[in-house]
Amino acid sequence: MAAIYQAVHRRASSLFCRLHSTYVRKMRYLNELKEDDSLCRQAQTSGTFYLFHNLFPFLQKVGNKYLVPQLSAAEMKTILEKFKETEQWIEKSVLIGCSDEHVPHFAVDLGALEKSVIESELKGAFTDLQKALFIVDEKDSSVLASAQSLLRWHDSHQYCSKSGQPTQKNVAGSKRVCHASGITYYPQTSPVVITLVSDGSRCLLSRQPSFPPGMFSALSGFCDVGENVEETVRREVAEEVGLEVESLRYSASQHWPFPSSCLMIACHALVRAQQTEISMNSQELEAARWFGLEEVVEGLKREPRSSKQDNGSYLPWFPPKQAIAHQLICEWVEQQTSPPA
Ligand SMILES: NC(=O)c1ccc[n+]([C@@H]2O[C@H](COP(=O)([O-])OP(=O)(O)OC[C@H]3O[C@@H](n4cnc5c(N)ncnc54)[C@H](O)[C@@H]3O)[C@@H](O)[C@H]2O)c1
Ligand SMILES: [Mg+2]
Repeated sequence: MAAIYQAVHRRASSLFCRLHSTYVRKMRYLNELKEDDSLCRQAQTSGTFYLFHNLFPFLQKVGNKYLVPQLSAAEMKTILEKFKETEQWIEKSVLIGCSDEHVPHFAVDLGALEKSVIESELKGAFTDLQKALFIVDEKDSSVLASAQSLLRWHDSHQYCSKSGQPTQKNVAGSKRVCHASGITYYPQTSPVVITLVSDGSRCLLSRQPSFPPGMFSALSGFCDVGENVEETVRREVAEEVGLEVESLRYSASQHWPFPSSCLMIACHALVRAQQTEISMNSQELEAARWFGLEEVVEGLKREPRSSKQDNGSYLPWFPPKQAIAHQLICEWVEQQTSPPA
């Protein structure tokens, strides 16, 4: 028995080491590419490329699946020769990751070129990210989200905010430098808290005017400069629904590309069961109310399409599984339905 246990343990440890060293080697390689322009320029010749057009990712529909094709450098050259632009595009590409075998992945925005020519040549379509994220595989959606955020950042940081002079990107696109002021700019992401407030037996969900009809979500808000996560949660809950948070618990985080790169920090918060009267801030929210367990469970099952009623009103439904709000709501349901430890 002991021998079997030891053999299983040895096998598990060696697997762990192998996995770990693959991951570590991959991260070290990506870091080298970010730091070493000539190594990264060389890597572009053997890398693969994700295409964007004015920040819309390129998708191909195969059967009923939406795929995100990666083009080789040679395929890119063939396409771009049609526009006599073979050199310029590679300068604009940004590094977004690599395979376990160290094949680097880049993203490039071909917004200056005629969209329809590329689409008919490659048999696909540049698709709004707001739609693309929800129809591709989970792994692809996180690649598209971070690639778009990085491309967007480069597009909007072409000039130094101190000298007004053009900034130059490094080959990987992990920074931009202004040679006049000496300032180095790094890609930005904004921290945002998303909080599912509960009074112990109900949870609080709200609607912003921009949400699709019928969708309710957890409260969210950007962190102010100088705040920690706890302070942002307390302030946002007070500002948006007039309640005081008594305790809170971190759940998970997620990169979110809308409106531009955000780091969503998801928390559960409790308010006192005796102080649950909502005072909604109608400048930010259109609706905010308490939901019981049964209504939340029903809402999770509901499709946006089936939420419209005959009288024109909508039954509540919640964000899809790709959004961290969905995870918070599922965790709350689980907590309500599992017996206390
Ligand atoms: N992934 C998810 O599950 C999920 C769920 C809800 C919200 N979100 C995201 O969280 C973001 C923020 O939520 P919110 O709209 O409730 O925030 P919010 O309550 O802070 O209100 C938005 C307002 O904050 C101001 N603001 C302050 N800092 C800002 C910054 N860095 N960028 C843009 N505006 C800033 C602007 O005036 C803006 O109109 C939304 O854009 C949304 O995309 C994601
Ligand atoms: Mg908000």
